[in-house]
Amino acid sequence: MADKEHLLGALSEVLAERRGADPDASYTARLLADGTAAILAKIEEESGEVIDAAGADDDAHLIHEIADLWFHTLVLLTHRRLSADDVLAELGRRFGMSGLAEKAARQRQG
Ligand SMILES: N=c1c2ncn([C@@H]3O[C@H](COP(=O)(O)OP(=O)(O)OP(=O)(O)O)[C@@H](O)[C@H]3O)c2ncn1[C@@H]1O[C@H](COP(=O)(O)O)[C@@H](O)[C@H]1O
Repeated sequence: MADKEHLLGALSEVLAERRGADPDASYTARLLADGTAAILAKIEEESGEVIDAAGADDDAHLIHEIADLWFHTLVLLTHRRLSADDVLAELGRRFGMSGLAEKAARQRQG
């Protein structure tokens, strides 16, 4: 197993390798082959499961559902030939900037 620090990058690489792989041998390959609508349907389904899990007091269940949601958003990035690195770069850019300050800066830019 990749260490936590490198896990999203390692997983992104695995998912990229699944492009064009046998859909009968890989869940990711099947979802990528099914296309954007199928991936978005899973993201919608998993988002609903996160919301439902947040209403209960079971932390392990909530973590499980958020992992499913993260995974399916990584599949979407892969489908668009993007990767976790692109999102990490954006979060890195925001790191240390107050959300309120960021919003005010955007509003100043019009
Ligand atoms: N992290 C994940 C991961 N998280 C969730 N899932 C799959 O996402 C699906 C979640 O859907 P559901 O919860 O709705 O479960 P389901 O009943 O199977 O759903 P349906 O799709 O049948 O509706 C399940 O089939 C899970 O197995 C994942 N499948 C793969 N990975 C990673 O991706 C790698 C490549 O996987 P393959 O492409 O399958 O080789 C794996 O080694 C893992 O590291």
